[in-house]
This record gives sequence, C-alpha cells and structure tokens, in this order.
Amino acid sequence: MVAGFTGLGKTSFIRTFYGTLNPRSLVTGGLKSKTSSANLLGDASNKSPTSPTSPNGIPPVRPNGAKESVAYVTGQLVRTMNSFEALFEIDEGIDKINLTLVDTPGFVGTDEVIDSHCDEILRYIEYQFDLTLAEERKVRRNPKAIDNQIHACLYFIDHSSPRLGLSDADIRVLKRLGTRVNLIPVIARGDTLTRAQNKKLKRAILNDAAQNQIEFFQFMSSKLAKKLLLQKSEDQKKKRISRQGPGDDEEAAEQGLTNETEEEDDDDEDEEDWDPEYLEEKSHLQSLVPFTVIAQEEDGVEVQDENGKIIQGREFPWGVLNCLDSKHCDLANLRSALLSSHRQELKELTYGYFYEKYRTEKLLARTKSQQIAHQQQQQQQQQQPHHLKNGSGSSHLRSPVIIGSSGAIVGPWEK
Ligand SMILES: Nc1nc2c(ncn2[C@@H]2O[C@H](COP(=O)(O)OP(=O)(O)OP(=O)(O)O)[C@@H](O)[C@H]2O)c(=O)[nH]1
Repeated sequence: MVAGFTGLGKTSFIRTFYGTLNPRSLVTGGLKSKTSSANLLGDASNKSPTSPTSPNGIPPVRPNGAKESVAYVTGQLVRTMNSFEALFEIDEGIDKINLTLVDTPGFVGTDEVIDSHCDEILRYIEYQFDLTLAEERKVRRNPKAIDNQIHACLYFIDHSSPRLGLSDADIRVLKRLGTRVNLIPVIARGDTLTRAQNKKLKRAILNDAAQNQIEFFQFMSSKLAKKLLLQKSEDQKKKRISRQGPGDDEEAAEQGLTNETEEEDDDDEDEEDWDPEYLEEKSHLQSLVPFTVIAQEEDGVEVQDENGKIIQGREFPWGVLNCLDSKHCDLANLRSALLSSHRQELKELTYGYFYEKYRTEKLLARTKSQQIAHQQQQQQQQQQPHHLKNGSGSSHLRSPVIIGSSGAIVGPWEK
C-alpha cells in the first residue's frame, strides 16, 4: 500500500514498480473482491476524497477487473480520487506471488479532513484483519483463502516544504498507521534532490521519527547492527594482527571486542544462523531508510540508455537517469526487500504482531461489552416489580441471554 500527501508520486511509483514485475497473468478482480477488495473512500462514482464509508462502518466492495488493473498502471496518469487495488500474479525468481498493489488518494485539506482520511485507511486495514478473523472462526477453513493483509505501507514524505523532515500532519498520521501496519518511509522524486540534500533529508526524517516514537519497519534491528559492526572491526583487527605478527595479540585482547561480542544477549540465536550475505543485505537496506525513489517518465515517453536499450528512467539535458540503478535511487533495493529478502519477515510481523494485537483488542472489547450488557440486565432485573422477579409474571428467562457486540445471542456460558 502507498499512502501520503497528494502529488508526491505514489501512483507514479506504483506504475514504475509494476514495470519491474514479471506478471504471469492478471488475477481477476472478482476473485479478490469476494474476500477482500474494498474501496477505502466509498463508491467509485463519488469523487470526494472524504466521502464516508457504508453505514455499517465496513468499506463497500469494489472489484477491479484484470483490464482495469492493467489500465490503471499503464494508462494516463491522473490524480487518485479513490483507492485502487491492482492484483497481479507474478514470478519472482522461483516463487509465484499473488501481489496486490493498493494506491490511496493523497492527503489534502485541513487537519480534520486528513485525520478522517487516515481513519479510512485504518478501517481498510482493519477490515482485512476482520476477514482473517472471520476465516479463523470457521469450523472448516478455506484452504485456498487469500492472504488479505497489508504487509507494508510505503509512506511518502514531502521534501518540498522549507522545514526538512516530517510535518506535524505526517507525524500524526504515521503514529496512527504504525499501530496497524509495517511502515516504510519513502522519499519520492529523488531526481530533484542532490546527494547532499538527500542525505540531510534522510537524517532529518529519522530524527523526527525517533523523537516522536514513530517506528518504521526495521530491516535490521539496532542490536544486530551493533553486533555486526563489532564483528567487522574484530575481523579487521585480526587481519591487522596476522599481518603484524603475534606480539599484537595483547592489544586485541585489551580492546575486549571479542568478549563484548560474545557477551551480547543470546536471544538472537536465529539471527546468528543467518547467512553473512543476508546480514550484509539487511544492514545495507537499513542504511537506506527512508528509501529514495524516482519514477519513470510518464505518457509513454521512451527512455534509452547509452547503449540504446529501453529503460525505466528519465531523460535530462545532462544525461539519462535509470530508476533501477542503485547509484541513482533506492527503488531496486526497495523492490528486492519487498518481494524477496524481507517479504517473509513483513508477513510474519503482520500476522504475528499487528493482526494478533488487533485480535486481542477486539476480543477484549467484546468481553467488556458483554460484561456491561450483563450488568445492565442485572440492574434491570433488580428494578423490576417483586412479582416479576419471582417468575410469576411474563419473565420466563431462567438464565440471562445477552446480545453480544457482534449481534449474536450468547448465553451465560460465554462469560
Ligand atoms: N521529477 C519527478 N516527477 C515525478 C516523479 N514521480 C512523480 N512525479 C510527478 O509528480 C506528479 C504527481 O505524481 P502522482 O504519481 O500522480 O502523485 P500521487 O502521490 O499519486 O498524487 P495523488 O494522486 O494526488 O495522491 C506527476 O506530474 C508526476 O509525473 C519523480 O520521480 N520525479
């Protein structure tokens, strides 16, 4: 899912991202619509970004057909007025993936409007949780049930404002979205930033996030990063000592690096087993956060590299920019993290943390509402005239029946 303020390049990103995929065939919208497709902002005919959802609070379903999905990612670029789910079945190495790209309308307007727009996004994410919850409650679960969850929300940050970093509105939105989804910060239109500006901006965003307790998805935990750093410097020291001879062993011991590394907690046993190359990749990805991306040229403009090969890029009077060149921007790294190296980790966090948290909150809320309903019933019974309390009147219920929060009738056995 992409989210953020209007005009930052979210749709352009989705289109460029699509250009990097190997689509097998397009999954028809009907397949997804039965289980999860939902339009965040109401009916497609309603063009207002602040239009309400259906009365029951669940966003109405709007299926996207195969044709629509392709048209969306290849047609003319227009402002996103309604959210859009594009579904693709892709080949990623040896894996076959059902990938859903969710575009959302950009935030615009007063704080109140932005907050209600954020509500819509949250409701959408929670709606996907509800679908999983409903599936889990079934006696016979559907073995072919589609993975509905939003595993990553790429949050686009504006870099045109004079104040570097996150705006107050970004902070408010990020704090809320971060309770429900893996957040990955993105700086779009990277071609408009120099290397120094980009570096400064990244630092400012991370500082603002840390100061405001906003947690982005960690490609590598700080503990593991520290461990890796110590390991590296230890390796370097060892190399230096072997070059200089045995006399310098003591110096290495004095540094205490080896011990320090071993003293680190043992609760990262799984991480210890990771292949060093994977650790390197994790560390590199973490160093890129927030990811700077550049979208390809729009309106069918063909861009060729110096060898005449057509590429996803942008052409300037001074040269050609390749969106997938890691020297130009972080798009290729982000793509590989989302679809390959961190795909599983993102999914595990979604189910193991965000979904579980939502499920617990929901169950607790249900229990509480049942308790309140029960207390109210008891109070009503106590206030009833004496002859009704003794069972001689119309009250024939021996045990209280409670209407649960879901509307289901539950008995005292449920307490
Ligand atoms: N120079 C440059 N322009 C870009 C880039 N990405 C997008 N744009 C331009 O920025 C404008 C807005 O892009 P969109 O992709 O529509 O932005 P959006 O965030 O989806 O906007 P909303 O639909 O309002 O939410 C378009 O004119 C794009 O061509 C980029 O990497 N570099």
